[in-house]
Amino acid sequence: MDIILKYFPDLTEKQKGEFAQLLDLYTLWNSQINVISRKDVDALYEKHVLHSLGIAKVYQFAPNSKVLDVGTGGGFPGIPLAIMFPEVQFHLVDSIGKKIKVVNEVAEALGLKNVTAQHERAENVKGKYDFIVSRAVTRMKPFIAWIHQKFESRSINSLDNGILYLKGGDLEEELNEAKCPYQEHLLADFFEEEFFETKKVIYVPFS
Ligand SMILES: C[S@@+](CC[C@H](N)C(=O)[O-])C[C@H]1O[C@@H](n2cnc3c(N)ncnc32)[C@H](O)[C@@H]1O
Repeated sequence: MDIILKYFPDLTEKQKGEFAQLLDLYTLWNSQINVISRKDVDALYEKHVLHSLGIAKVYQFAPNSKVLDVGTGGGFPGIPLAIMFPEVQFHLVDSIGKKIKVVNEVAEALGLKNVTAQHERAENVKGKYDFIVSRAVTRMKPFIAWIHQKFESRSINSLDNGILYLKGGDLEEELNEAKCPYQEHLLADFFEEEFFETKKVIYVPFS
C-alpha cells in the first residue's frame, strides 16, 4: 500500500481506504478463484495495482467519460482505475465468468458505484466508450479488430478517444503488424522499481 502513496500522495481518505482493502479482498478471492498468480499476491500493490495505475500517470480521464476494460481478469486495470477516477464509468468484461464473479465481489465490497462487469467476449460487447483499457490480453492487431466499433464518435471535452494498453518488452513488430498510429509511454519514467523497467502504456488514438 505504501508504494501507492509514494506515487499518488494526493489520494483522498476514501481512496486510501479502498486501496488498503484490496489486499484482503484479493487474498480471499484469489484463494478460491485464481485471478493472479499465487506468488504475486504478496506483490499485489506493485505488480497489479501500481501497474494498472500507470495508465493514470499517462492519461487523466475526464469526469463522466466511459471506459471499457477488455479482458479484465480479476479487475486489472479496471478496479484500481475506478478507485482513482470515481467520476468515470468503468465497464469490465472478461470471457471467463468466474473472474467476473471476483470483479463483482470486489467492486461490491468496496462500494464502487462506477463499476459494472460483464461475462462476455470482447467481440460481442455492445455499447460505445471513450476509452478502452487493457493489460495482457492479446496482440494489438486482433485487439483492434475486436474493439474498433466501440468508440464514441464524439470526443469528451475535446480529448481524443483511444486505447490505453499496458504492455511490456519490445513491441515494434507487434505494433507494425497492427499498422496503427501510437504513442509509447515508459512506466520507468514514473516508477523507479525494477519491475517497471520494460513496462509501457501504448496509447492508440481513435479521434
Ligand atoms: C492474462 S489474463 C489478464 C487479465 C487482467 N487483464 C490482468 O492483467 O490481470 C487475460 C484475460 O483476457 C481474457 N480474455 C481473453 N480473450 C478474451 C476475449 N475475447 N474477450 C474477453 N476476455 C478475453 C481471459 O479470460 C483472461 O482473463
